Amino acid sequence: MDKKILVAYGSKRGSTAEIAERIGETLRQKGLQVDVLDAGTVTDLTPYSKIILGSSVYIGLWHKKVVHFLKRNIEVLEKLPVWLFICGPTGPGNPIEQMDGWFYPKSLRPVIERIHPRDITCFGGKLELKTLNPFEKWIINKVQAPEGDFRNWKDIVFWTETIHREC
Ligand SMILES: Cc1cc2nc3c(=O)[nH]c(=O)nc-3n(C[C@H](O)[C@H](O)[C@H](O)COP(=O)(O)O)c2cc1C
Repeated sequence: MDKKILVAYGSKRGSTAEIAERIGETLRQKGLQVDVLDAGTVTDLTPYSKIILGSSVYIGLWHKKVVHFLKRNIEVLEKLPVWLFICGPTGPGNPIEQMDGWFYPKSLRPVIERIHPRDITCFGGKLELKTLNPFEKWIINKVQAPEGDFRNWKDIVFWTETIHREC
């Protein structure tokens, strides 16, 4: 029997986790065995043959659970097919264009180059001012990021289907 696919995520307020769940559900509907887990809870990668890893972005940084996951598993990850996604920009339009080609902070470059992901993409994020602390509200006010849910589920399913075609 084929090994499972792992969809692991780092999410502060749940919107990246919901994307991970949707990716997992899409792959399960196609008959694949998938675990969707918080990156901080994954201790053993031996059950998995493919890894999809997603991070929220706050102030230009990836979620620390994802960064730790990448660093502690690098030797396994460089031998497996890995797909990466980030969830962040809010506002209308193409999130990849909004990020102007930015996918990860410079500090992660050596790790990501070693892992050599099959693909890395960016999905729009979700911002609810009432859930933010005063410092976060101040930042959001300063950068004038629009409030709302800018996750495009069609794009998320489409990206997942491109992964499925490689499975
Ligand atoms: C204080 C703050 C800083 C943020 N900084 C960024 C950023 O640098 N780049 C970005 O694309 N999105 C940024 N975002 C948007 C979040 O990435 C977005 O809300 C995302 O959906 C959060 O994911 P989560 O719900 O999984 O935590 C920021 C949001 C907040 C509240």
